[in-house]
Amino acid sequence: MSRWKDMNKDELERQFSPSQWSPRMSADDVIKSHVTALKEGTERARGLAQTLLNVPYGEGEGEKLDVYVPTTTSLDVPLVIYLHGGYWQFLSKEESGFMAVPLVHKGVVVVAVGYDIAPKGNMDVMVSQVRRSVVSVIQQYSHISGLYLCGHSAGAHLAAMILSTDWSQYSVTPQIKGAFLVSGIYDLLPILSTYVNEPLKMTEEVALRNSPSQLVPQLKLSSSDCDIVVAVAQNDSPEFRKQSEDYYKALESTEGLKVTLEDVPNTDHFNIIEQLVDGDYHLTQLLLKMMGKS
Ligand SMILES: N[C@@H](CC(=O)c1ccccc1NC=O)C(=O)O
Repeated sequence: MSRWKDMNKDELERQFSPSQWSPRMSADDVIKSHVTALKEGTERARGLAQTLLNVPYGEGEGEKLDVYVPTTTSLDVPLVIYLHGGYWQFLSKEESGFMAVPLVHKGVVVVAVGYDIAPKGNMDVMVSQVRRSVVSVIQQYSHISGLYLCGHSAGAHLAAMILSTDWSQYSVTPQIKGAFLVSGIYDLLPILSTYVNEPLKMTEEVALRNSPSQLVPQLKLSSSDCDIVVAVAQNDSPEFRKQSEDYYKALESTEGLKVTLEDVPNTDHFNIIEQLVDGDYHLTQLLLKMMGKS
């Protein structure tokens, strides 16, 4: 039983317009404030942490990542790769280092990955890019104590696609210890007929092959030892909440996976991730705990 199939275009577009569901501000203001928060947080992180900016992970102009490095003498150094959101058509790595301050402070390396958003990139390209970014990171940072993923919104979709990769076509098989999937979309079919798909131009076939909900058996094969947190905002739209609940249920019914659903109170689609600038925020604490760094 899926509700989205019974919705008209207006209702479907409202469900997939996260900015219309924030109880804090108007739709325009919540997006402006989101971009400002991410930019300011990233500037702060670049000022406080040692950085390696624009490290290539492929040949393409957009295939670059930023590394935020802790000053630590510890041998136990986990690394978290952050995949930004923005409906595969907004944002970039330039405002995606915001969560680095509390993590770097605890001795964690943070990598913010850039990828070619639409219309330059399409869904297949973006998925291929983020997969290759992971391979490049483990080749360059072979001494880390564990590899973790964190993605927000469209970035949570890309993180789930990384977990669902058949690595036999790649030069290495990454062992991902944990993944934080925050307010993500895991079934792309409902957005096909909405404004979200205008720059993406996905066909049904493209949407199906890039839907993590269709790839749960592959995830089980590739990421069976991974701790997965599916986090969703209390004030995400009902359809966004359903995306997380359904994906969580699909993973949970798969034997052997460690999956938890975090329904984060008093958050909306935007501040659920913005608050990762704060070391005391529930999800920051949970991420640190997952990495053994709390
Ligand atoms: N039309 C979308 C726009 C959106 O999701 C968005 C826009 C700018 C930057 C980030 C966004 N979304 C998630 O990160 C909305 O209604 O929120």
